[in-house]
Amino acid sequence: MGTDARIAARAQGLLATFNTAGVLGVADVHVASRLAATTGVEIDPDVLLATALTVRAVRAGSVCIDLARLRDIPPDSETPGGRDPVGAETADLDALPWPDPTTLVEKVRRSPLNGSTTASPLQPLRCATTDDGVDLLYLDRYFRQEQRVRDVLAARAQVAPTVDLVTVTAHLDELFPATSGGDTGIDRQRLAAAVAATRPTTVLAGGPGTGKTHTAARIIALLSTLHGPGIRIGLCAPTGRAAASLQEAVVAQSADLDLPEVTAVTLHRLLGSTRRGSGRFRHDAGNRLPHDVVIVDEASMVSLTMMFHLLDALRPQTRLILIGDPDQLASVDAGAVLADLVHRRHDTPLDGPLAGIVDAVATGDEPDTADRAAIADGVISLRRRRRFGADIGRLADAVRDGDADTALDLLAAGSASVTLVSPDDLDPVRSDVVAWVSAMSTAAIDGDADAALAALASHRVLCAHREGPAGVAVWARLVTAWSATAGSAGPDRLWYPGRPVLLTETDHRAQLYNGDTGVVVSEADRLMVAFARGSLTRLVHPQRLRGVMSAHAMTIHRSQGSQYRSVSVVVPPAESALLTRELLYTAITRATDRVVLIGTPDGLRAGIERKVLRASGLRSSLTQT
Ligand SMILES: Nc1ncnc2c1ncn2[C@@H]1O[C@H](COP(=O)(O)OP(=O)(O)OP(=O)(O)O)[C@@H](O)[C@H]1O
Repeated sequence: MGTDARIAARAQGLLATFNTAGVLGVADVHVASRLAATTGVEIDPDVLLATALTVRAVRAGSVCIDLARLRDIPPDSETPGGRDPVGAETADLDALPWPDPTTLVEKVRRSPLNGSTTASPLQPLRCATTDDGVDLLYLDRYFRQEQRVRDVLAARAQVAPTVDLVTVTAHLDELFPATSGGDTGIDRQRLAAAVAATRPTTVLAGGPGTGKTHTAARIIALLSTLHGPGIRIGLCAPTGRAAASLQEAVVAQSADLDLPEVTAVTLHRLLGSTRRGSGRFRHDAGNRLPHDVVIVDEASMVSLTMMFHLLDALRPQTRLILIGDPDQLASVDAGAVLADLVHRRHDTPLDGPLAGIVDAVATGDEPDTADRAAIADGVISLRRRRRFGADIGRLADAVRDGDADTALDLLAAGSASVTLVSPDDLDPVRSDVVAWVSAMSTAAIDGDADAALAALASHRVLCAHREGPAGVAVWARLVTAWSATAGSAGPDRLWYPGRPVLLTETDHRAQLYNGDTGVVVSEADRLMVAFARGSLTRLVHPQRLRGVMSAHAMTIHRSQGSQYRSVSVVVPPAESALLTRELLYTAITRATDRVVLIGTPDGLRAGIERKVLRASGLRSSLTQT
């Protein structure tokens, strides 16, 4: 056997043991060893292991580690974010020599690596304790970023915009007429706009189809009216594709609402990224963004580092509005700031004009005390789903709440819109998928691009992994083989009418984005690729596309931000660390009409009960220790 690239050649002691067991990757071992070497003194092996686990945790999406929960850090061999398990080589984790948490906390605090008291580049770790007694260990860089995010948000909260209650209420009445909010309860969309008018920072949370974009457009209208002509609005999203759909959604509403002209860009562009990957931006604390309002859509995908850069570049008087679904899969990079802001402890009293607006719409039990406190902190959650059927909504809620019993009962109840299919009996999935491919194919051969795009949007096969038996590669082959047997145009050529494609690179100039999907159609005597752009159809020659793959199956990560009529979701094996509540919730909420989950009750239960670990200190206050 050759050298295994996953084994660090020079690792010794605990690092070697945890690396061989698949818990630590080579990079974790190297970074920890290098940091230890810079001190010039011997580092306790347990502290060295905790350092490597902190590096590992950051790569898995956490900002820090909880020293009492080292075992919950996903092993390197199963990294969330797309890499696939090497499975067999992951040893029995319980058999490993994990350090005792209490002694470890003491050792880490006293270690020469801990810079909590005298920070220096030679002390790259920071220990901190939350006010409820959880001991956290950070790499200095992430500690500083988190601290800055906390400080900027706290400072912003001190300076509320001045608004006149009567004026705001009059505009709210116009933008949110009495019938708009929902059949029951208070109009949370109206409250969201009231929060945006009266708080320096607003977090607008809600699942798919709860009206976040509808509300965002009205917030733009309200703030534009309050500010008057010349308002500078920065509209952005973490990815090019999300920015493009935000732009389309806002343009679609602009005629009704008389919105000012705005162009949505990526967050990187808004900040003025200097060179790709350099991590530097033209706008920062020394050269702040000029906007009066900055709106970030799909903010659940914004990492701690990007949120740090954004907050650093904001003028104190700029209103910030973060919009997203905190229950979906978070950013690939470390941090889940949106979820932290939604779920952190809220203890600000509700007062000023916002209290007046809330009181005016309050009913007997809404908003409750916790909700009022969240609203006072600028956090408002939309709850009424306007897009999908009741059973999909119930299943999504059960998964989000970690209630596996209810989810499994719903799936067993014979609903037409939510079903669990055994991997050993794929007939129902096969007929859905064949119908989907055949509809794309027929329309594409006829040269009917609109119909081909409608067919494309009618279904998706979603997987957690790219490789492996439950992965995209295997399922894409299965889908094409089923379709070929059923007589749909076969994939004997790369480009053929009816081929669904997924872009894997962004081309800003051509306005084509990583994650866009389209379908190949016949057009006169040539083939073109059709993409939906809002209500319009765009045709692009295949040669103009960079980075294309077939979309017969795609990852759940890539499907974020899109919705389809029905989805077939390949649930990964129970032991896959990618199988989490957030993954299942994201997959289920992609469908408006029907969800077919392919898996076993046990696998599903394992996923629903496993929450992504995204350790951070943002949800409470911290003391360095
Ligand atoms: N108050 C309302 N009255 C009437 N229609 C509404 C209202 N709010 C939202 N809608 C409609 O409900 C649908 C979903 O709204 P919207 O697209 O704003 O949701 P979203 O939360 O942004 O969804 P996603 O996260 O999927 O982008 C849209 O068709 C929108 O026009």
